Amino acid sequence: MQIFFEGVMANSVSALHTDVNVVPEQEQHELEEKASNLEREISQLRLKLKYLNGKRREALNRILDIKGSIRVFSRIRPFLQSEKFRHFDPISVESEKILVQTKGSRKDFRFDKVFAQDASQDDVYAEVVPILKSALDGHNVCVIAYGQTGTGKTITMDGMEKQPGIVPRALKDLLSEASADNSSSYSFSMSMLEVYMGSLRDLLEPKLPNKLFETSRRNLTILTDKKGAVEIEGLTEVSVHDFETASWCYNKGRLARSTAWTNVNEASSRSHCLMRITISHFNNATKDQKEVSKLWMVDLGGSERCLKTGATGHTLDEGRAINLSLSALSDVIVALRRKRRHIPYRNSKLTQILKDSLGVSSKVLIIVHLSPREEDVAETICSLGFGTRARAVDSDREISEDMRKQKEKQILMIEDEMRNIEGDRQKVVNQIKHAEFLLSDNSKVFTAKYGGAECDSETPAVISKGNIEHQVQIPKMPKKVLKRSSTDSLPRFMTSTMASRQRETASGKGSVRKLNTPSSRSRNSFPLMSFQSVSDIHLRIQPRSANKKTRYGEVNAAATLTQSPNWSVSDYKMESNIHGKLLTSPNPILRATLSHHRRRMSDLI
Ligand SMILES: Nc1ncnc2c1ncn2[C@@H]1O[C@H](COP(=O)(O)OP(=O)(O)OP(=O)(O)O)[C@@H](O)[C@H]1O
Repeated sequence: MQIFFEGVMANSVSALHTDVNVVPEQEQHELEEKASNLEREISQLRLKLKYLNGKRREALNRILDIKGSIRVFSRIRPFLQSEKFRHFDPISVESEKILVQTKGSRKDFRFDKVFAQDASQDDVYAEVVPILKSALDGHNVCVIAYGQTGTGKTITMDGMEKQPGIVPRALKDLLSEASADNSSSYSFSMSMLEVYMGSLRDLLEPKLPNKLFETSRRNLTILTDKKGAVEIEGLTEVSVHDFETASWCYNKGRLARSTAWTNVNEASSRSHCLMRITISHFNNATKDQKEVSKLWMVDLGGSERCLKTGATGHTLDEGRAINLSLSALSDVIVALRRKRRHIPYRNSKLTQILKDSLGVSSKVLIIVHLSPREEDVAETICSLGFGTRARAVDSDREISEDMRKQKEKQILMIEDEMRNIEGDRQKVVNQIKHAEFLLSDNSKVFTAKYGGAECDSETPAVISKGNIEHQVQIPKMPKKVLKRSSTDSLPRFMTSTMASRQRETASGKGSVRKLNTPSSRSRNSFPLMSFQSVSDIHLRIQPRSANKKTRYGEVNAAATLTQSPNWSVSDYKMESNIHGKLLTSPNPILRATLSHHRRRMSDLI
């Protein structure tokens, strides 16, 4: 009877333990399980995204291969208000052909695409997009605006306030495309320079102190490394994370460019203006080596013969310098087309700068700009000659009509395929965002209930808030907790079981018995039993540029990191700092418990 009673008592005590302790443990276990499932799902989705990125890249390359890696477009500017009363229109246009009529002669010129006078900025940009996207895929890319003064090169590249050109659109698209791609991390930097009379000027150079309207105008030097990569010594490079910063820098560079009045254009560009976007790409899924590519967008100086502009003295010299470098550019492109062994890059500063972006594995787009005026016909024919040389050297360019149609059909099919891939990519990107959101939520619940969370600096996520996208760090489940929840670990075995509690009771460990009372075993009320080392994690934010260990501030790891308007996550290195504090207590009973706890924890690691 006595024995039976003791048995019943023992059972009722253990039932008490089970009711109060097992339920939170089970809940904790479920949260851990959910976290590891979500992590698994995210990594599988990232792999899928990587596969789709590869397919997209491959399809894009196929299109570019069919179209050719050096493409030449032509754009004819509309008549200006002052030119409306014309008698004769010497140029007529088809989608890939320009016909020029002069007194007694007719000549046609073929291009990859021709934009007539009524073509909009949207029409032009739509054709440029595939080439720009290949810069995100790791190719060096050059988009070059060529043409006589006043034919609309600057309009095509810069655009007007309500009709932006290629450069602002490209900046916007690249930045938003990169932030939407969760499988990769991109960083962008921007430089601008002009080649003026054979010397190089930094257009983004900070103003000299006390001389707000002057820069040092120093000549920069071009360096080439053993692998053939080109760098310009001392050129200002600005990290850009958002479109506002990028367009501010771009406008600053444009204003610093050299212009002069000529007969043909009031604010004629007297130099070649080059803008470089350097793209660093790191694939989060594969952790492959970082890829760096360059996108050059070039607004060349006017190509006209010097007499035409009425230039004299210094302006005449400027025109001559522009023409010399343009003919060097033409020679390089012709040599590349003919696959010559020697490419004469060294003949001008312009071609030296663009050397690693005009090569075999690069993508080049030249847009030849033309005037519609009869009095400019001679210049128009010169420009068309440049475009034809750049394009027609590739002998298979002049293909039969049948072949051309076949190529067009192939391109349409690949474009269709790309649209499907893009749709699948978007779905996967959204699934990743959703899973990351759930993981972040799960982690917050865990932290609130059981304390302690750890931020993994390698898993940033982009979360949209309205139109603004923020990069946030997703707090990860504490490593030890995750280890317990993984399928091959022994989570239940590691927690104190009823048997072990009974053993402790039998061995008369009063301290443990005391701690095992329902109230004291609540993890929230007795945090020492939880993972105190993890709750101690702090993140230190450091500006990447300053290699010094400047401490900007500390945030609790459990808190979500949000972006300051002027700071960007990619600007800073995250450093987790786990303070391995050894907890102790003057109370001998508590000390014994702690040492027991530490032994168990060390088994878990
Ligand atoms: N597509 C267009 N739509 C409307 N206006 C245009 C267009 N293209 C050129 N223009 C007009 O032609 C003039 C010259 O254009 P722009 O300055 O772009 O020429 P440019 O080739 O860059 O000249 P430069 O070589 O001297 O810099 C401007 O007044 C511009 O408004």
